[in-house]
Amino acid sequence: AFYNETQAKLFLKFYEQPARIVFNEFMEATWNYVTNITKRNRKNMFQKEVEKSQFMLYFGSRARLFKTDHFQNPDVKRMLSKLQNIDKSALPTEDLQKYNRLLTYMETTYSTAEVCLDEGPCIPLEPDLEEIMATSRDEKELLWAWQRWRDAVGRQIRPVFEHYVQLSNKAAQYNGYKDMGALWRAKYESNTLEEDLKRLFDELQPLYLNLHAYVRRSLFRYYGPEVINLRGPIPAHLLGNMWAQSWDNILDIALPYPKKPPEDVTKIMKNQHWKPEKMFQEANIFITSLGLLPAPSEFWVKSMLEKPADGREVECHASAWKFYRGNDVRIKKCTEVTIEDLLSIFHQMGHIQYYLQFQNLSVIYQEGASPAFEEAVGSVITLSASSHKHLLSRGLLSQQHQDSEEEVNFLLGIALEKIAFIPFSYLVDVFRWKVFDGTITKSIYNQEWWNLRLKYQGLCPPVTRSEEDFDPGAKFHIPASVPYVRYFLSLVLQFQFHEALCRASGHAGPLHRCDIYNSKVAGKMLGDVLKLGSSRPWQEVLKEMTGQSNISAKSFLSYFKPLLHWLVNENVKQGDILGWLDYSCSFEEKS
Ligand SMILES: O=C(CCC(O)(O)[C@H](Cc1ccccc1)NC(=O)c1ccccc1)N[C@@H](Cc1ccccc1)C(=O)O
Ligand SMILES: [Zn+2]
Repeated sequence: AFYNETQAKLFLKFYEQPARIVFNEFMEATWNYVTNITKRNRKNMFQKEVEKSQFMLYFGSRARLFKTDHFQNPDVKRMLSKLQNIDKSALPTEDLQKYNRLLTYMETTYSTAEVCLDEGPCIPLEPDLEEIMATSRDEKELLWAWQRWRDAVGRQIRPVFEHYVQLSNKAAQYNGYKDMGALWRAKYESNTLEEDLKRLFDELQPLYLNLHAYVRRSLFRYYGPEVINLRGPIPAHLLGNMWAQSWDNILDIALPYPKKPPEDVTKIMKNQHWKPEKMFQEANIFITSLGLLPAPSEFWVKSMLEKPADGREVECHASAWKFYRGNDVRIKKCTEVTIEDLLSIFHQMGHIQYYLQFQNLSVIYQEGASPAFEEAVGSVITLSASSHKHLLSRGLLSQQHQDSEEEVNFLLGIALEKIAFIPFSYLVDVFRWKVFDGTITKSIYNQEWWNLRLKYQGLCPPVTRSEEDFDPGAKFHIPASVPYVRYFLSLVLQFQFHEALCRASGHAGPLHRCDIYNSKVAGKMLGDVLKLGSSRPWQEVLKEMTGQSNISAKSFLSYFKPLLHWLVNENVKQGDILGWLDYSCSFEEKS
């Protein structure tokens, strides 16, 4: 075993350059595959994956040999401990190759799945099925898209998923964790993670229950008593989204003051002939107005900003990429000209900004302070970008003044995106942690998924589900093995950041009217956080930015305070109960 600190420093120094080369080649091979799904590109990706894993295993296993107890330099200790976690690379080559085949099969099945009309074309999730879920108001059509997507994806993934769980846990155990859920949770460097999550969820519950009751009433008015039970859960296909994770697309049905409908920003964008590139430039303009770094020229050349028109099969789910080589950063997104996609682009550009800000750190620190910080950066900018004040200043709205009723309409729109997302973003990994720790066995995957969907979201499946189905597999992050609790924590964190940045920018008044656009002070505050990468525990980074080291729902609650009063009032007026006493969609009687 190696003991002294000097050798450890040399070891870490020696790691840097080869790591950049190995990771660059791996990322290039993976990028080539997801932007052009072919057998050859898959084979090349597998090859580069094996090389990367051998490299990680070599350094990860040697990093374990150092006894760091008496080391002076905290950085050396932190870097060595991070180097030891090598995830799936710890698997024996045979298992690793099987695992990579499973992962690629699941992710590619999701990305290439289509739903075929009885006679005629087959349609993909993006943009077609998502467009139907967002805009159709025909309950039968919504049911068709909802069910056929799950038939096409969930059912195919189920048999493979069971093997994925076993190999994931084996990899986790090789890294010293009891199961993959424990390995994922360890990324948050907190031994109170699960109780913190529960506490945050409980603090946000009143907001969700009131929104749920109000939306249920709105859907009852629109679709009638045949479809909606005012004392029961809401059928999952009516919320304007394939997974009912955000409900912003049914604002028209749930609008508090229908006589004062908000302007349709998507329509305005189309009338102004917006193109995907202009949408990315718009996000870049916002980010540079804060004094942060612009997207480099390589970004504009190498990104995939639209679904290719040449018939290539691609993975459409948006993502941001770094290539460990200077300014080579890219986004892959099948962009449609809609306000929803414009805001999603701000989210992706937040990932890019993190890359640009921490690129001079050691490779070991080139990640977010926590996975939730990664996700919160882009989303906090989105909070300003979606404000009435900002959209007005950018010519995406023309109505100058917003009266109090229009303001309630606006807040409800943000609530349909953010508050609806609370239980969904919480339950996805509650489900997966239970699958990994064996609480949820493979014979009850689907019924346990729907138990959680009922318990936390107050939703029910619009048609009978069985254990032939695998509905969680119909959501990208499950076949792609991407953890999800990061989005729940990001939901809370982005409002905490927003409040701190708004205060720094000199904003006075309600939080939902704040737009940090052009504030160099806010930009510096954010940039200083991003420059740290994962070199410091996220609790310390949060304290430097907001003055407190614990994640708190206070900002989230204060942003929506005006709306909560309105919702409570409205639900009392309608005599609506909060929650769902019944437990099914009661479709049995119907069918
Ligand atoms: O999945 C995404 C956006 C994609 C992403 O940017 O989070 C992407 C997911 C991903 C894709 C492939 C491999 C790994 C992760 N994450 C990144 O591109 C990323 C993540 C960490 C660091 C740098 C980039 N959003 C989630 C949740 C969400 C977030 C924000 C608004 C609405 C909804 C969803 O759509 O359900
Ligand atoms: Zn993200």
